[in-house]
Amino acid sequence: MTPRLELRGVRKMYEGGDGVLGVDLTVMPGEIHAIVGLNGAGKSTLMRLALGISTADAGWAGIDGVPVPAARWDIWAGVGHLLETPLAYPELTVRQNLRLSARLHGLGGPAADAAVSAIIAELGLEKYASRRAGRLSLGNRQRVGLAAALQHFPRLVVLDEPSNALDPAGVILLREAIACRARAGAGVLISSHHLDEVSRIADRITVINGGRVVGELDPAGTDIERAFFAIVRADDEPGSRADHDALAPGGREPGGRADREAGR
Ligand SMILES: Nc1ncnc2c1ncn2[C@@H]1O[C@H](COP(=O)(O)OP(=O)(O)OP(=O)(O)O)[C@@H](O)[C@H]1O
Repeated sequence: MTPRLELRGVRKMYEGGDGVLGVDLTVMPGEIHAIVGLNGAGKSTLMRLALGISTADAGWAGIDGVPVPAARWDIWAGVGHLLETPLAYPELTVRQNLRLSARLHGLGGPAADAAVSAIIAELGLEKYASRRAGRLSLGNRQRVGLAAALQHFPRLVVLDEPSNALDPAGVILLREAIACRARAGAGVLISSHHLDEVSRIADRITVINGGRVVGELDPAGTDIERAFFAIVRADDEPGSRADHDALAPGGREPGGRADREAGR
């Protein structure tokens, strides 16, 4: 089966030595694959590389088997993403913004209208449908960004910390909406700092540290937080692979961060 998303040896080094240092990762059809890591671990960079927003220094990235740099409109129409701040035209209403996004993802007029109405109901945006996007609260702006990413039932969904600013009701609606897209065959790549939340939804959880894949967490595991810090701490320890790389010119500062984050 062709992965919805495949990254092979993907590398992006910023000035100063941070970035993504050779990552392999796949997201299969129907799979929800979460990436977790400390601040600055490289999650957003990885997502930008997957979406062709940033160009890799080395490695290969493909969507449905098509190399990202060669992907054309039909591939991008089947992708839904939300990275960082949700984009919306402030002077347009929620419904108008969503309709525009649906059209840009290839839905014809009637199909776009139907998709917009459906996602407004699905993400609890009925009350705000006629409100200008610029007047929304932070959480509702996030809901609109998620609606734009999910309404066209993409084949690949990429969401960077999607539960940011959402209230508990929004988190539940989001979880159900993501699961629904996966059941429909989408591959979902999601990043989050909320380990409990991730363990509820993900089929696979990959731990990123210092720009590398350093381990996996069992979504059904009992103490996922402890397991997470154990993996990151082991990677940060002197003598670990990360430490060797840090000694190279331009390498990153060695370890100790997991302990600080864990308050140990
Ligand atoms: N444009 C850039 N130029 C230089 N360094 C950058 C740039 N973008 C990111 N970095 C650095 O690359 C590393 C990875 O950043 P990235 O945003 O991918 O991390 P992240 O895991 O998404 O973090 P967070 O959880 O805080 O969102 C960080 O050390 C960051 O400071």
